[in-house]
Amino acid sequence: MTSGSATDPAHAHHDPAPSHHDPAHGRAASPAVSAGSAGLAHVDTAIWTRGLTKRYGARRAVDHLDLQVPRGALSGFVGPNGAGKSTTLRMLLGLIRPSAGHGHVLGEPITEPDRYLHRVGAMIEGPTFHPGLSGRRNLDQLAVLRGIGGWHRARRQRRVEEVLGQVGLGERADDRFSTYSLGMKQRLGIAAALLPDPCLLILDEPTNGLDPAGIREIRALLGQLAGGGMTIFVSSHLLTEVEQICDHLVMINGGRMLFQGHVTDLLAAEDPRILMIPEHDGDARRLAGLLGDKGLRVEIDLRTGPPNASATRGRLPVVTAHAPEGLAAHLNRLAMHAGITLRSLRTHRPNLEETFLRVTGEIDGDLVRTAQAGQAPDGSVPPPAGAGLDPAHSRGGAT
Ligand SMILES: Nc1ncnc2c1ncn2[C@@H]1O[C@H](COP(=O)(O)OP(=O)(O)OP(=O)(O)O)[C@@H](O)[C@H]1O
Repeated sequence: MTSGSATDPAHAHHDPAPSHHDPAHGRAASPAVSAGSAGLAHVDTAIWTRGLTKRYGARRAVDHLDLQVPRGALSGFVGPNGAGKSTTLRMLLGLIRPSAGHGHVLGEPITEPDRYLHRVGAMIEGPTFHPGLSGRRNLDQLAVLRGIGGWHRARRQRRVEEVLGQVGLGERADDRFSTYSLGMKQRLGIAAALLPDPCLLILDEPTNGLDPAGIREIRALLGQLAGGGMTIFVSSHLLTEVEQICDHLVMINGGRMLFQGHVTDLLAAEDPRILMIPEHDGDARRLAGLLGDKGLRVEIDLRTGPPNASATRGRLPVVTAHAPEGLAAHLNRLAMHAGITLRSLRTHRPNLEETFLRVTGEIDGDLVRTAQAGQAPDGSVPPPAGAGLDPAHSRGGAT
């Protein structure tokens, strides 16, 4: 996949690096990107890069990345371990120099980070604070170091109180940092990043190592900050989190762009499916043939059944038709007319995690193969057999 912005004519002449469509550049681009923010110029974006590349020896940690994160977005930056997320964030923050390519942050070139860093808050590694000092004292010292409030002590202290309130640490602000939970430590790290009242917040895996309650806290905090108009670019490997809080997504693998755009665009492009389990195992092939004859792409997989399943060795053949939800009743009718009774029929649209796995090529596109009976690929429990059927036709269909 590639970004729609790769063809931005306004900036094409600046690009010193080959596009990642360039056949000479190696691997073919992954299939189909929908980029909801395609064609944004760097003035409309908080983060904009062209051909951004970082090489370590022969290895390309980041490989011709064309980023465009719209202003005001809560954007999730996702990719497997080693995908190049941290390296990208470090280049955006002027911590390391790109090997090739160029970019802008808040409209300023990344070659001159001094021009934008005072408007950027960042938490790149786990926050480091003095363990023996309180949260408030730690923040105050950081504020002094960063010149927050200038020479005005009261102004600086006011800002410290504001950020403590924003991250919900006001009541524990006088406790020593060493007594904080991991979630509180992360929130203090975000408070530190907020000190300069940034318009762009860059966070590298802020939920790393947190328990579900801590993750929820960070999620709520980011939602609240984004609601205030700040652009947030947050890397994460927790896709369910990203799906829940981010409106925009940048997906990379092997340093290369797989997708960027709106989460809803990515999910809408996913192939909806109808999953059917015939009452008699022997009917699975016949059902698949029947649906295949109607022009549908169909697969049969074996799914481990519940302990009391009557199916052979506890394995149930699942017939998956790549078809929209609206066809469910029709497929049920087709099965019924062929004398095939369905023990279950349900629709499924891949979630972000499945989409991510498919796009990154870690599986071949059908997570249903690995799902356990009683649990959908997204972890949800499927509806009881027969649920979702057209009542008018349910008698002879699924039971
Ligand atoms: N200083 C370095 N020297 C050599 N290789 C590096 C250096 N920094 C990163 N890399 C390599 O670059 C690639 C991308 O690493 P990076 O840390 O950016 O990935 P990531 O997506 O942030 O992964 P993770 O989620 O595991 O932190 C990896 O193969 C990594 O080993």
